Amino acid sequence: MITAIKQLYQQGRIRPLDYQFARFTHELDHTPCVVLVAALISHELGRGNLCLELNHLYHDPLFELSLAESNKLRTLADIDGMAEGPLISSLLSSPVISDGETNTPMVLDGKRLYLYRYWQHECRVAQQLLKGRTKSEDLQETRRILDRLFQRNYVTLFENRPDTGDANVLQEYLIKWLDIELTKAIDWRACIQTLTSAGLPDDLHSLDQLIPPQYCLNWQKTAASMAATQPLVVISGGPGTGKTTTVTRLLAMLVEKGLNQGKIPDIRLVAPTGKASARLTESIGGALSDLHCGEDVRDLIPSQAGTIHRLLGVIPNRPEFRHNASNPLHLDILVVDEASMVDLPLMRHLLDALPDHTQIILLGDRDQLASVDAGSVLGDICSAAEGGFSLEQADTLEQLTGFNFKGWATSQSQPINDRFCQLQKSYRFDARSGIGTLAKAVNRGDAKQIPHIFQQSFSDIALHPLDENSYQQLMSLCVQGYSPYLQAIQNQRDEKSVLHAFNRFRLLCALREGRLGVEGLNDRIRQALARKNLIPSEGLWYSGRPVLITRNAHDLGLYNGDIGLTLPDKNGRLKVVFELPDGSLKHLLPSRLPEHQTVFAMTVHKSQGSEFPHTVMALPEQMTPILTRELVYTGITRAKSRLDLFAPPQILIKAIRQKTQRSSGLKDRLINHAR
Ligand SMILES: Nc1ncnc2c1ncn2[C@@H]1O[C@H](COP(=O)(O)OP(=O)(O)OP(=O)(O)O)[C@@H](O)[C@H]1O
Repeated sequence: MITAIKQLYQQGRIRPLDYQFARFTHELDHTPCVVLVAALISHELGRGNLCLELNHLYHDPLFELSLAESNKLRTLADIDGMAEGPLISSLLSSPVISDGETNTPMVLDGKRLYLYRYWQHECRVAQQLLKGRTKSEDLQETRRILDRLFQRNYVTLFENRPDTGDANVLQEYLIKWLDIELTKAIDWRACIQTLTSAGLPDDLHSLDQLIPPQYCLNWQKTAASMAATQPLVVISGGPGTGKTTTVTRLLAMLVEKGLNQGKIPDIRLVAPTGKASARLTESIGGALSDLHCGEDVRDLIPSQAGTIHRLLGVIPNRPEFRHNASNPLHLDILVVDEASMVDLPLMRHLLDALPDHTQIILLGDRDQLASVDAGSVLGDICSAAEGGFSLEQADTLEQLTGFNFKGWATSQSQPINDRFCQLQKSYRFDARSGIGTLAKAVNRGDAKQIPHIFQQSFSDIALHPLDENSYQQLMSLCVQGYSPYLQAIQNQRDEKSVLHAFNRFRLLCALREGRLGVEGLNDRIRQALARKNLIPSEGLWYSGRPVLITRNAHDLGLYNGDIGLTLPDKNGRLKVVFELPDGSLKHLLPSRLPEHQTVFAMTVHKSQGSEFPHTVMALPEQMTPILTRELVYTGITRAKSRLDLFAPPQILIKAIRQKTQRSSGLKDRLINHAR
């Protein structure tokens, strides 16, 4: 078996690491099936899977080989006709595999095989997510605070009234903005009359009686209500569904309750990357100014977010952090934004470093690409938790919001269900937005709808089938999109304005290599910009060169994914300028930069946590395993106002049909409260 694995390595079909682990295993146990599973577990980890499902051994292609090649390996490993029971016994009799009770390189937990370390991470994360009990609180006091924080905004409702006499449009408008759920119970004639005849926002207050709170289901308020009693709240929602708005109000509620009890909570906001934390800082700033609370409460909500690595304290060249279970952080409430980007090991380190009493709020979009490294923690939590609230939680939520949640409750509910809330409604994209419509269809996997959506008259999206003509068009769009920041440099505008102008446009692609990958596109865009005399055609470093950091450099405060621009200082010397999460600028000589690359084009993976007013996405001409529904959805939702998609329609459709499934036992552990 080890010879066959070695051959795969020599043919470049598995990673050196996979072969090394199989060889290490082989030194301790020659049993062919044990050596095979060692190589397979390592290989699966490389593909983002946390474990190897035993049935994969029987049915699927192994190492993505052909079925014939896979069957040959099965024969070599003697697992061909072997029933599952004997296979499990045979694996467990190996000195390198245990059920987790002893420390062995691999663990067989039920029908899942893990590397010991990842099995431990998974068990620990599940334990930490389930720990802590529901707090009993003064629900009346909390309700009063929540009602104030989530009060109706009649000024906005008044100012944005549709200019129409169409009763259906007006009714839809009220339903959306007042979160009306029980539509049949409402006197619509009276409501519409009130809406259309109002001369001032204050005239709309009669809607308080016509549409009482028990008819309205505001999921944002529901999410905040959960935090009143739960030690952990997970809030998932697509772009613009109000995660930041909700978490800001939720924090205001917790701070106000704390102050009423004479406690000042210590709150921290973090995100996995510098870019994502900068964006959180920016949007929290906006949401803070809109809060209905006292100044004392507002002042205690942090307006700055940082990175998880910084919070935990990186120790140079070591995988562990300064803060851990034996040296925990001092904080009462932790908000983690863009939680979909957090991989399992990092989530474990983070949860381990929190004291028992810390309340955790995880925010993210479960439909986005999973973390680059192994696991899909947020996705697993969300799918474990989506079955409906417990009856007790439904009762608590009714007391806190006024809405009857019986229809959302079940007696089969698990504890994790009471800690999860999905926000559905986007407040950013309106009904006329192509971006929102497209993102929803992609998410549903509704590939057939996609061509129709592009044929409708949405002004914010366009699909360009890929041919030589459209490739030229792609280049022209890039020249158009990047000209403003290059002109801003020529006009000697200040550095922040130049950086902001650069961030208004971005080209995203799926792959690194090839004509439609980062490398090919970066070269072509540079040539196209040089032809317009916007940048020089020669030389590695030039004014305007955008660079993407590709490796964390904690000593410099720069992280994988950070983007800087090369700009001349007042002596004409080129420096790369980065805007840090706190808004300050960092200047570095090109020679001091950690690993980096040019970034006119970047991968969708690297764009996670960022948004651009105008996003262009180019998909390759051939199908590859990297092209998935999550990748297309993540790319689309980076666009704030305009999306140009360059893709062969059949590739787009195939990609949307390819949904990522990462093997993991976290969901089952959360449901079954295992280990
Ligand atoms: N309930 C609401 N009513 C009206 N407007 C809202 C509501 N919730 C959010 N918004 C507005 O929608 C926009 C997006 O909200 P927010 O930034 O909180 O969403 P988000 O989910 O955090 O978005 P992203 O994931 O893209 O950062 C903001 O302009 C915000 O003011």
